[in-house]
Amino acid sequence: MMYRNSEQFSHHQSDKIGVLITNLGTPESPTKPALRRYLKEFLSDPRVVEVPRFIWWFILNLVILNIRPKRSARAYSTVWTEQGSPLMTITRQQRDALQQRLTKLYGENVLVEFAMRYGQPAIKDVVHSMLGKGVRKLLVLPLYPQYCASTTASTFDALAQDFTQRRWLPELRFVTQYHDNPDYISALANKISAHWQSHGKAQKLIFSYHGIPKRYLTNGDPYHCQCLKTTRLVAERLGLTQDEYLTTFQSRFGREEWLQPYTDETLKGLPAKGAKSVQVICPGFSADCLETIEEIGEENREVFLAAGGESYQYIAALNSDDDHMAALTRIIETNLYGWTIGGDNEARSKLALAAGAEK
Ligand SMILES: C=CC1=C(C)c2cc3[nH]c(cc4nc(cc5[nH]c(cc1n2)c(C)c5CCC(=O)O)C(CCC(=O)O)=C4C)c(C)c3C=C
Ligand SMILES: [Fe+2]
Ligand SMILES: [Fe+2]
Repeated sequence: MMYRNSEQFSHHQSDKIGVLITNLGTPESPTKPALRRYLKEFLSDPRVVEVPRFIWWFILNLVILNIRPKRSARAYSTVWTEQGSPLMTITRQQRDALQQRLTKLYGENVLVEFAMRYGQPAIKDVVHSMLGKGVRKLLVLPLYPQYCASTTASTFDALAQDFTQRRWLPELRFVTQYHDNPDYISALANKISAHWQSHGKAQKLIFSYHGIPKRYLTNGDPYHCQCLKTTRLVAERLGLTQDEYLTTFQSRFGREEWLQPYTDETLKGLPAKGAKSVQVICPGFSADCLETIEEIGEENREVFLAAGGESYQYIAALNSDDDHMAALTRIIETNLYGWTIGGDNEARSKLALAAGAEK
C-alpha cells in the first residue's frame, strides 16, 4: 500500500490550524458535457440516491444522464456570470472574509480554505494542499446549517475516503450542523427585518428548504426536524404568528414522494386562499446558487404569478454578509476551543494572547 506523503515534512515545523469550509459543488461551465460530468459524480453518490446500486446504474446511465445534462445546462446558463457559477464565487468570498476575520483573531497561524463535495476544488486536493502547508489540526465546516446524510455525511465520506490514503492524519473536528445556532438565527432574522424595512411585509413569509425523499426522514434522518426548528426560531425572533409563515420544500428530483409541503404547489395554492403577496427565504442555502436564483427567484415566481399572485419577492441567502460571516466565525471559534485557547504549548498561548488582545 502506497500512502500519499505529506509534502515538505520537517521536524519542528509549525502546527498550523486549518479551517475548511465546504459546499455542494457546481459544474465547470453551463454546458452539456460539463453537466454530464458533474451530475454523474453527484448522482453516483450512494448518500444522495439511496437506491440499490445496480438498479440505479441503469437508470442513471441510460436515462438520467441522457436527459438531465441538457436541461440543467440551460438552467445553469441563466445564472452564470462572468466570474462563473454564483455558488463558486460566493463560497470564495466567504473564504476570504473568514480568513480575514480569523487572522485578526489568531494571527497567521490559521489557514482558511474552501472545497466542493463534487467537482472542483475537490476536498481531497484542498486537504492535501493544507497539510502540505503545515496544517496539523483541521476543522471542517460544511456550509449546510441543517444536517442531512445526503450532504453532511457525504462530505464526511469524502474526507474519510481521502484519509484512507494517508499515513499521517491531522487532528480532526467536523461540524455536523448549526441549524439552531443563535448567531445564525439572528443573521436570518436581521436579513428578513432589513428586507421589511425597505420593501414592507408581505402577507406570507415562506421558508423554503431543499427537499429530500420522505423515505430518508422515515429512515431516521434529522434534516426535516432541523429545518422546522430553524423556521420556528427565526419566526419567534421576529414575533410572527402561525398564520404569517410557512415551511416548504423545493427541488424535487425523481418520482417518489419528497418532504411536503412542496414549495411550488404551495405557491400555486396561496392566491386562491387570499394570499397574494409572498416573500420567500431559503435558510438552508448558505450561498445563492441555481436552486435559489433560478428555481426560487424565477421558476417559482412564474408559478405564483400565473396562479393569481400579485407580489413575489425572494430574499437573498446570507452569502458573505457581515452578519453571516460573524456567525460562522463564532461557530468556528467555538469549535477551535482548546486548539487556540487553553492549550499548553507556546504556539497555543501565543494564539490565546492574540485572541485576548482583540476582545
Ligand atoms: C437526487 C437527489 C438530490 C438530493 C437528495 C439532494 C439533496 C440536497 N441538495 C442540497 C443542495 C443543493 N443541491 C443543488 C443542486 C442539485 N440537487 C440535485 C439533487 C438532489 N439534491 C440535483 C440533480 C442538482 C443539480 C441541479 C439540477 O440539475 O437541477 C445545489 C445547487 C448547486 C449549484 O451549482 O448551484 C445545492 C446547493 C441540499 C442542501 C440537499 C439536502 C438537504
Ligand atoms: Fe440538491
Ligand atoms: Fe432545482
